[in-house]
Amino acid sequence: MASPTTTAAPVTPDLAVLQRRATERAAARAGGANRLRGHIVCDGLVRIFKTEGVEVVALQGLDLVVDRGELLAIVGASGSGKSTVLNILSGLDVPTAGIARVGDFDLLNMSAKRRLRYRRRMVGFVWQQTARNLLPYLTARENVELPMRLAHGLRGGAARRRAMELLEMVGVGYCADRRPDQMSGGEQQRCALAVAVANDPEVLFADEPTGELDEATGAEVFAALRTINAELGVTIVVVTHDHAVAGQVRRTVAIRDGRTASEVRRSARVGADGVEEVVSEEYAVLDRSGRMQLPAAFVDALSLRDRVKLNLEPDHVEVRPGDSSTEDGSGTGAGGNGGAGTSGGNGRAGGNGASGSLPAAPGEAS
Ligand SMILES: Nc1ncnc2c1ncn2[C@@H]1O[C@H](COP(=O)(O)OP(=O)(O)OP(=O)(O)O)[C@@H](O)[C@H]1O
Repeated sequence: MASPTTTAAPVTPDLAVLQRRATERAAARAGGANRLRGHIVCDGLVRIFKTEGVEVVALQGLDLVVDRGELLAIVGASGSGKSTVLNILSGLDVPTAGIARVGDFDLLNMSAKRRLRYRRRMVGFVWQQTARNLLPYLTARENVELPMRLAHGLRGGAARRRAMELLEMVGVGYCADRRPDQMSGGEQQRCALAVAVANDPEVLFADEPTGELDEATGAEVFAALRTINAELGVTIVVVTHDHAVAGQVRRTVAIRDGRTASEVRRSARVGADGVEEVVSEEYAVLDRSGRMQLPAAFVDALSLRDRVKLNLEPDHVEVRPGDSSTEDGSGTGAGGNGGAGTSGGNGRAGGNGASGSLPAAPGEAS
């Protein structure tokens, strides 16, 4: 994480090709490549739930930027705040404080009418529970046609043709005349994706869309998500607690305790032998105030506790276990920097004992 760990994986260059196509389509939809940046922006997002006098801080200053045409996965342990983010972004819930913006919609300050418009026209949504996504008494094609009828009054041949196109795009054209109980879980979820994009939304949110599926079927649903992303240029955010999805998308953001903690980016590059390979790089995410979370594995490995010593090196920052006794006076207490005590700008730490070493981030963090 801190050293962007670079691992060469077997070639899956289609990820790069699909992302390129998604970016082109998204730029065409938005009216130019200069309009890609920051389709979804969360800045210092806070959500506090109050139940029976008890406050739960589900999000504590979450920062996230997703560009138009991106396919992003949000991962995190149970209770880390993933669904809370998605509910806010999809207009189902309202944050307590901070900034949450999707396109031109400010999600903190929307009239009920504008919120309804946002939810009908701007976003599509897929839930984990297959039964929640489709009406059981309609066929797959009728399910896809329904949102078009409700929003645009589109019916007859035009609605049918568009529904068939979408079902075929996600690989379940053969299920057009089947009701949900005549389809497998994976087929239902792919049909649900077609329903979710029926009204041509700019963004698609999916909350654990593969949570009830086995690995192979889950991979088919992810392939359908990638196809929708590439063919329609829809910006997609998928929430999951399955870290294995990192291999299925180009960017994965990890949330811990209601904050973005780290992210993994995958990109294709041509190696010295001329063969294209996919490279994964993992970064810690720095917020606007300079705060970051150390990965739990680093904290455990060095038994870091209470306060740590930081040294600024020419091209990286060094993190060392701090003395609990503070006999040298360098531990300056918690303050606003996540409990880190700093020890000057150029004091080189002696010896080569165990220390966490944080290379300068290449400025790609969200
Ligand atoms: N409506 C609510 N009322 C009170 N607390 C809530 C509510 N919704 C979420 N929380 C709390 O907020 C925190 C984050 O919940 P959230 O559902 O966003 O986590 P998650 O990462 O999606 O978890 P999971 O993977 O289990 O769905 C948890 O502590 C949860 O108990």
